[in-house]
Amino acid sequence: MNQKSIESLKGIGEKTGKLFQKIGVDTIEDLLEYYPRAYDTYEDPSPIAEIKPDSVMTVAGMLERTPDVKRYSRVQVVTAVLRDGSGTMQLIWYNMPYLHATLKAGMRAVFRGKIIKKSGRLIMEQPEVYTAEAYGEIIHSMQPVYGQTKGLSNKTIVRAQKQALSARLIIRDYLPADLRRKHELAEYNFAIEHIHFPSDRKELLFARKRLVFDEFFLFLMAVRRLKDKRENKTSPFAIQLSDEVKTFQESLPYSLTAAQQKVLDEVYADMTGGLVMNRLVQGDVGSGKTIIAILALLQAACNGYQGALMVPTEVLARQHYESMNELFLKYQINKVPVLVTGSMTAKEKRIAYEKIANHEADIIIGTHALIQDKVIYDKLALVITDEQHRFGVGQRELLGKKGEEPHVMVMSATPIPRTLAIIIYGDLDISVIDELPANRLPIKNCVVDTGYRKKAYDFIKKEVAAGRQAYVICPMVEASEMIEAENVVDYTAALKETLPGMSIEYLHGKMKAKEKNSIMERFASGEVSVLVSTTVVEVGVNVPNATVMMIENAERFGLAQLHQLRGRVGRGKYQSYCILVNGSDQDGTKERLDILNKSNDGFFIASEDLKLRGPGDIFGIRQSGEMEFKLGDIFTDANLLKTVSEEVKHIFSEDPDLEKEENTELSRKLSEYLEKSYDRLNL
Ligand SMILES: Nc1ncnc2c1ncn2[C@@H]1O[C@H](COP(=O)(O)OP(=O)(O)OP(=O)(O)O)[C@@H](O)[C@H]1O
Repeated sequence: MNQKSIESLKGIGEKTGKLFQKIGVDTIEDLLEYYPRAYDTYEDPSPIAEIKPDSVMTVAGMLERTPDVKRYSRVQVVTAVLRDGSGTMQLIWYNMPYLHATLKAGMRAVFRGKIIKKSGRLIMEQPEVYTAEAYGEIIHSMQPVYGQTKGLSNKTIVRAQKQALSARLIIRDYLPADLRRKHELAEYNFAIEHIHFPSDRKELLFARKRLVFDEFFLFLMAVRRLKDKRENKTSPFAIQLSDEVKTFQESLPYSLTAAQQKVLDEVYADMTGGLVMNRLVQGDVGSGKTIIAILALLQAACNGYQGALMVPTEVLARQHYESMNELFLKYQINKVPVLVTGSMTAKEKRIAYEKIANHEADIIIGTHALIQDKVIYDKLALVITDEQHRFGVGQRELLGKKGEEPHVMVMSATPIPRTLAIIIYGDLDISVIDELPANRLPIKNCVVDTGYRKKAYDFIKKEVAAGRQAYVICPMVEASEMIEAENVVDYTAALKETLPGMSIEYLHGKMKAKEKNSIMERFASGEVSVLVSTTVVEVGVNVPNATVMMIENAERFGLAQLHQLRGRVGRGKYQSYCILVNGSDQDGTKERLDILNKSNDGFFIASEDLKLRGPGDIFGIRQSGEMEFKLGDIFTDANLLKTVSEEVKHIFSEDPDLEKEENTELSRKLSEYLEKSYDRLNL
């Protein structure tokens, strides 16, 4: 494949190269695999008299005069007036003063952009400008729309893609021709070209099918490799159930639900059974997976072994570390948890590594810093990863390699039906916690529009006065010119004015780890009453005293993600509430959000969402990246996933080590894939 740097393309210098890196594109190969997020169909120009607000439209006409440039504090605004046979309209651009030099009075051109209503008039905002010839070339075609970043426009990405496609080497298709014929799959080079520039929907679907097939195929082959390696292996760690752990479980303030106990028994049976455990523990948000993990880790510790718990975020690692310390202190358990995270100082890390190496540490908690070479374990018998769809197979395997075949337990809150779970987690046995603790009151939900905010704030005020806490989620970190959605920074400032005297703080992924940790600690301790946050709190955060989850621009999130966010409340004994603020008046949005209104059950939500989207809907809002597939969606592409799973089984049964001649390329591609998934970990 083409590992040449993206800067080898014409017109991409160091500066643009850096912007590409920001979106995860370093090499030409990365670029070609940076697939469009959506496609635009370029329509015929509309007469100005017929334009409508809130949609993207095209108009063709003549500029009445050379545009004006005005400066308002930080923004430079260019305005122009366009005329066609049916009327005139205003065009407006922000921070693009150089347009002044190219757009002249009397010039004829085609403009395409979003129509907005401002002071009662219809205006076209940030239009793209084309000559009539240039527009003629793309009219009616499907043009790719890529995920962008500030400073890197769609046009630049399109240009780079075109160059990369024409300059690339045609690679040999690694899928055997028979297999392609059998499943009616496009040839690889064709698929790559047409996923970016399809001439119609049919061609796009054909290209997409091939690439989704590839994603599933390589993933399932990797899973299969893992399974073969691990299955029926004798464990070097003989574990006997400890009385100390039993006493600890009995002294907890609650007893385990029947479902938790059943799953715990399955985990114990694995750990004591003589073979290496490979188990997935699946349970809806708040079903109580953490205590299962703690009990299993304690069993390992009480047998003289170490156990590790790897979670996707630092906030979560710290939370687990602190709650474990508290628990152990309270119940006089003399086992030592140690935290390892990327943001610790070199000295802190060194101390932690020492404690791990000399076995002062019994339980090691951390982010993927846990799999770095510097961490040397002593008798690591159990590895638990809290997947929450963030870790790929590669990561799991690497942590596994740290010990001498440790027991492996994977926790996941992703509600996938059993038939799919068996495929995706083909290397693991599956346990399901299918019941919530009994003391929970179902969360009360509502879907409202922005006019409801005042009422919501009054409600938050009341809850805070009663000693409770609230989350407010916004999609953006800070204001953006490109996307109209609430942002954490401005929202917090405004909320502080609306609710004076209340302790309100914000949290987002761009903050330094130290700041994040301190805010999160202050929220967990109750010092901060309202946390305005991006979705960084989505995964596993546990503050049972929080009772209100208000989500701004709820329409921008996938239902599964909203369900995860909502799962941050209703985790204790208090009645909790979820307020979904719908910021869009588009058809169907409220209907989709209403699914959450109807149910608090993750499985139900996932299946209703699927019904609404339908299996053909490939551009709808994706379920927040369940797996690390770029194009494939395990729900909407479930049938293809099943087909691929059968095919993988078939290939391995005929050629277990991929040694047959027709599988040579396949074998090479699989090694490359495994290597790459290690690389992605940035070790
Ligand atoms: N059997 C139980 N009875 C009462 N409370 C419980 C029980 N089991 C766990 N809890 C409490 O429920 C809360 C949620 O549990 P936990 O954090 O383990 O959820 P989870 O399954 O990890 O959810 P998520 O996927 O959202 O992280 C915790 O405060 C925990 O102490």
